[in-house]
Amino acid sequence: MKPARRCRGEVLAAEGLVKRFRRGPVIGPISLRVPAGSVFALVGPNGAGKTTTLRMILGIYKPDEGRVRICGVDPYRARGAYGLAAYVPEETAVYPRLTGYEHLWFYAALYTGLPREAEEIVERASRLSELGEHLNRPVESYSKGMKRRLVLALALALETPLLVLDEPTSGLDVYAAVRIRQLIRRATSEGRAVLVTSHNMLEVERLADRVAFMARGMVVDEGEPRELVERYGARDLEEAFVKATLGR
Ligand SMILES: Nc1ncnc2c1ncn2[C@@H]1O[C@H](COP(=O)(O)OP(=O)(O)OP(=O)(O)O)[C@@H](O)[C@H]1O
Repeated sequence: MKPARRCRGEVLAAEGLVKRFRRGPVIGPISLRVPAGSVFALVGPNGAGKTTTLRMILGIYKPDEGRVRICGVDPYRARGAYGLAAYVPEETAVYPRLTGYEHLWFYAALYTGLPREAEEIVERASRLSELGEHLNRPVESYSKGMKRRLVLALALALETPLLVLDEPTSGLDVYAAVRIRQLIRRATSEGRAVLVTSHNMLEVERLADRVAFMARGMVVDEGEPRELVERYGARDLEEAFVKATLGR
């Protein structure tokens, strides 16, 4: 396994990213910077371009314009953000018949190719997941929140400098969402940078150090949550978002 890189200061720098879909909209230009130890949230309605932005950042899509650097590395040229970023997509992809442990082993072994390092990852992920005895049960018996915890714990256990989380708490109950947010905070307290998308403004207001409002493929405004609320003379971030994106 390549050792997970550590980088201080700016973990993610994206400048002027543009994606032009042949039969679809233009997304961008999008610029954002995420320092170590902080959470950056992309918020916007369905179809605003959040997932496309994440994919350009992760090197899954080649941007038509602009550049991405994760710890100084271009993830597209490096053929993916391997060792630099862990990505948890919105849909939790788990094999239902595998137990939680087997799931962790499967991915850890794929990631490292080395049994000893895989073992360390599985151990860390098991601890972080707090799933205890449930790890011996098939994943199909888990609740949505437990599945999300399993996948997020695995992403954290890889110890990459950047975590990219697409709507990590969507569809979860209050308790499950609180546990997920605790895991995210843990990652930042260890110096990781987190890029997250969310539709939950209250969550973003509490969790994010910086927020970008996205609409129609563009970043309409960006700042600290409190700064944005003040800028739009709003009561909260939700109202600021509506004012910024709809002008009312
Ligand atoms: N492969 C593709 N080809 C053509 N158009 C695409 C493609 N992928 C996404 N789009 C379009 O780009 C726009 C942005 O999509 P994207 O999935 O990035 O939005 P999103 O903000 O993540 O939405 P959601 O909140 O629903 O997940 C949408 O209009 C979508 O239809």
